[in-house]
Amino acid sequence: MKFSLRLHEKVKEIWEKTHQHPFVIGLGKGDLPVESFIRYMKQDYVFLIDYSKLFALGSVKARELDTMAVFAKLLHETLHGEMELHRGYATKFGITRQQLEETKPYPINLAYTRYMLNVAQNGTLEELISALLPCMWSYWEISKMLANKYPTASEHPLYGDWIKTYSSNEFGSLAIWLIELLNHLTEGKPERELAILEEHFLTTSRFEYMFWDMVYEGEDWPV
Ligand SMILES: Cc1ncc(CN)c(N)n1
Repeated sequence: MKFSLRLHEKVKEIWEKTHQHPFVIGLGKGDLPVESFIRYMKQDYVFLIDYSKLFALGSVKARELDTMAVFAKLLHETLHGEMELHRGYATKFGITRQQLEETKPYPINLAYTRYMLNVAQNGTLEELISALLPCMWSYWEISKMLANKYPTASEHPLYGDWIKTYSSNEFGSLAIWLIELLNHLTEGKPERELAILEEHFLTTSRFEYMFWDMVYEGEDWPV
């Protein structure tokens, strides 16, 4: 069995629960309160600043030039494509770029990025990919699910761009590239190494769910 199938099987229930999360459903139905979306967009912007560094570290750890180049592309796409989506939303809401960048991460946001950066800095390339893969893969699945379940969701004046960006073939092809790279790198690896990768994938899938909850509930620092 391909390793990515094993990973998907492991987190199936968490991802299904994520698909039912009221924030996610609100994006699809178009009735998510705007304040929740603004909170998400600001938290996600600072998340993406740290997240993009994972791709830079992927380039450093890559063993092939072609792999280095795709990590560089992922870094570029995150900084100039995905984050531009957020900057566009911020402009609509009258939030300046400086205000966006100065957003203080909520505890779960901070814990999530610190976990991934720690793995990326101290672990192998396979560990780095396993830790960041739920971000790309789950967003692609969520947005495709929403586009199928709510056929007019992509046309929503506010949330349509979010759904179109993450369900696009361009975004999907980068997720597939990462999945295939991990499948290739894990061929023939011993079980004790695969178990570590599976644990990273499980942990960041849990963080993904908690991130939706965090922005829905507004879980800021308690003191
Ligand atoms: C929290 C989170 N996870 C994943 C993604 C998709 N790159 C994102 N923008 N934000």
